[in-house]
Amino acid sequence: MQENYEHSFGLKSMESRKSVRKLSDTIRSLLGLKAHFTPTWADSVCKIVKELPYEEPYKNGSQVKCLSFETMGSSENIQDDIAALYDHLNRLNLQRRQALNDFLDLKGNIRVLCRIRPMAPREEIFLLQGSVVAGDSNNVFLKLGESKSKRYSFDTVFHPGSSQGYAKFVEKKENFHEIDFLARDEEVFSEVEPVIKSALDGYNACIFAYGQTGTGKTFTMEGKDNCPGVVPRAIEALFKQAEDSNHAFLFTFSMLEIYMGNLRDLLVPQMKKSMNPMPPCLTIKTDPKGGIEIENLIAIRVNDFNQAKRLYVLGNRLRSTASTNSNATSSRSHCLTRITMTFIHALERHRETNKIWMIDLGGSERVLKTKTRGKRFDEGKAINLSLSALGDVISALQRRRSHIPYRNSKLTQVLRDSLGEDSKTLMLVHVSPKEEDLCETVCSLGFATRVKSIHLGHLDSSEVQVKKEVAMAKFLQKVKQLEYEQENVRRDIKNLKADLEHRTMSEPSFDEHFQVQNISDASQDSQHCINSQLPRFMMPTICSRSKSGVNQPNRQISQKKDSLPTRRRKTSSIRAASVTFPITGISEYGSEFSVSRTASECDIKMVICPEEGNSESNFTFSKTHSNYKMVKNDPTTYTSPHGSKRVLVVPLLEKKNKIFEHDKAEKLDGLRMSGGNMTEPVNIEAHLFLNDSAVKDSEAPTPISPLEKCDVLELFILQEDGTEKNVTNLNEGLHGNVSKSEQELGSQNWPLTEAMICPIRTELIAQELPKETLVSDGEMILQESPHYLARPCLLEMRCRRDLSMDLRDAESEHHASMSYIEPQEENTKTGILDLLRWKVHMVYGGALLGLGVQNIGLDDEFFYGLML
Ligand SMILES: Nc1ncnc2c1ncn2[C@@H]1O[C@H](COP(=O)(O)OP(=O)(O)OP(=O)(O)O)[C@@H](O)[C@H]1O
Repeated sequence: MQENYEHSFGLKSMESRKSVRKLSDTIRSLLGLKAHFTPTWADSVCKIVKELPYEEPYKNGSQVKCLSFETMGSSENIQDDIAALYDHLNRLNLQRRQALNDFLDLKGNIRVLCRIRPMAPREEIFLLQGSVVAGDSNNVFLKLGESKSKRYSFDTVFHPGSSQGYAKFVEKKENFHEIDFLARDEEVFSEVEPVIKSALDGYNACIFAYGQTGTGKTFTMEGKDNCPGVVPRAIEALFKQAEDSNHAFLFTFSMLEIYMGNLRDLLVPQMKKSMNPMPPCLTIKTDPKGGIEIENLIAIRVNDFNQAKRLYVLGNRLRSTASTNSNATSSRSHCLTRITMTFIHALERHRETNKIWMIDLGGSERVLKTKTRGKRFDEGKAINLSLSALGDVISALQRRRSHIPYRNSKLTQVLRDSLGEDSKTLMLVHVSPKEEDLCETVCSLGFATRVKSIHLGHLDSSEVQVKKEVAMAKFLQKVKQLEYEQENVRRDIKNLKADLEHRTMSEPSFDEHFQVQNISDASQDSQHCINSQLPRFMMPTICSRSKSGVNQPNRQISQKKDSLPTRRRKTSSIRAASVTFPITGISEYGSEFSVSRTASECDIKMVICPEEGNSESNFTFSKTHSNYKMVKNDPTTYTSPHGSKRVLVVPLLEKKNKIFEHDKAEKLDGLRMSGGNMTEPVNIEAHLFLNDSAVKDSEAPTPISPLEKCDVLELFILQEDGTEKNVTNLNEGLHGNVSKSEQELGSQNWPLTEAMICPIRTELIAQELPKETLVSDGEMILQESPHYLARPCLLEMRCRRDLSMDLRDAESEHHASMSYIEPQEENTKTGILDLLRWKVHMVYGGALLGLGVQNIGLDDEFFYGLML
């Protein structure tokens, strides 16, 4: 039939043939629904449509507006419009991704940028000598002698005045040596941004800060309050762009350092005494697909930028730093921050799950020159070795060697799947402007040149270079144009949704329809895509789709949805960051309830889902992964087959940052008065909010994960001296022992309906005191407390089951199964037969016995009684 259509239309071009094929398909599908759509009718409609002038559907927002508002159709029409817009948005996104990728391919998947540090005030003496490093936008010139200089070329060179933050660097103008201090805002980040976009498109990415000690690597990556560095800005951009996309997404945050060749999780509290439960060893594992997983590395789900930032601050505090000749707070390790992102059903992405690493490398230094000894010497040696291994790997990748020496260092092993052809790499090389650092600067620039491999004769001729630049500009322009169009489409979707909501206040929201549709199989998607290309009058309505079964949500999903418990209150107010603390093996706590196999990083990824309430990013699915089962749409609900779970909690100070232990106020105040930094951590009573509906805090981190079927919940804090403290009964808001009612047991939900506040004793990590402190009513209120963080601690949740409850459970289950006759029919039949057989045996046996004993003179009545 399809061939006939094609034949009758006499189509020549492939494109028109394709569209008419879809058209005829659709008409045939309509024919299936409505008998009066005869082939002649279909034929004539096809002809009319063919002759219509071609208009790209929904090219811009104004057209969409005409479509939706002029016609003022029913809710169904609006829903169709929205669906079509989503399709269009996805197509635009695909085109944008392609253009961005082309742009980055031309720029190079491994890009090397150079940043020249400005002179610091204490280096004023060098101002007289002047800087030995100068540069233009792509070249760095090193002054090697009176009339001798050397040129190094890079993708981009940042001058000492280049800015990285929102605030203009000009404010600090007088503090630094000024070469070109007209700061162009966000200069550094604008170069990083394409990599962030690629990461959102599903590519693995690495951003490195490399350079001699004290050249500003940490400044670039971490930044300062008024000029945040690459890491916070990248995370912010990731969240912003992910929210703008029309997909459900999930981000997890991890941080580790490589210190003297060992991996250390920066989100795990440091245990001082050896008898304590040591954090598990981080081991690098390769999965069959070549992906790298770091076993036991904590990955904390982050819902927004503030949560991630808080963890980043925390991780940075636990980093190994020390004072060296070159830098008072020199980083003695490589610090790696990882954001893993998963987008659900984002077909246009390269991968469903990918990661971006942001790495503040340890400072390279010539250990002989710096005359370091002992530990500092070993640290420097370890850093240099791994940096050299990194250089080898990148250089081999650039040269497309068959063997890439990843195994030569822990750093390259960790980054194995994020360095390579299919990933994006950005190396920011930092140099000092001082003459006394000239040797290190030469080394750093040599390293950068090596990884850039420009000395291999790969430098393009100027003609090629110009062509490249033109093409790059074209691609970038295209990316911007497509982003602009996407923005318009998003706005239109928003308007239409608002309109729809207005019309159908009582009906289920479009999001629900759309998301269920989103999760359903790909064939439905393609059908959807075909539909969106049709003229509106030919698009099947929601009604006709449901009749034809096209819109039927995945059966399994709908079943799951039906069986889900009723929606509980929002969890956004929960105020304790938590993550499963991954420990393998059996707990040393020997308790019958303390089985310690907990979720691996991978499990955590699977059990986490987006913030409730964000309708755009909500999704519905149920997946069993490893030992954990996520139960729909509720990030707080996942169950463990074990009775106990350890979590790493980052307790928060109370609202408004009150410190509750009054006697500590004096101590803190004393320190403030003395103007000194707090070197010793102060013990405080911080409150751990496990579940708090009362407190509304948008920055609330992840809640403590609940346990399945918990009758009695006990909470233990694992203390530094190896002992454990039962904090269950300390809970102010915890009523009794969290006994669950029978009814609640079935719901697989967190039993608590009340706020649960668990005061725990923990350390307040602080490096300097806040500027403003107030003492009011004996309580100390910290006006500004960015420098204060409660030390994370290990919390063990032990879940006890009440045996009587179990029995009742079993009984009710038995009753339920008995009353549910249909599937049990076979069993019931067998049961009746067994009973009959048993009765016949009894009667028969009794009769035989009666006959036998009658001989010894007992009468019939005796045997009758015996039988009964
Ligand atoms: N571009 C810059 N603008 C202003 N200050 C800077 C800049 N770069 C570095 N600094 C200052 O120089 C000092 C040293 O910088 P930083 O600690 O970032 O160096 P580093 O390379 O990370 O050192 P290490 O390898 O020892 O950790 C800091 O006080 C920092 O504020």
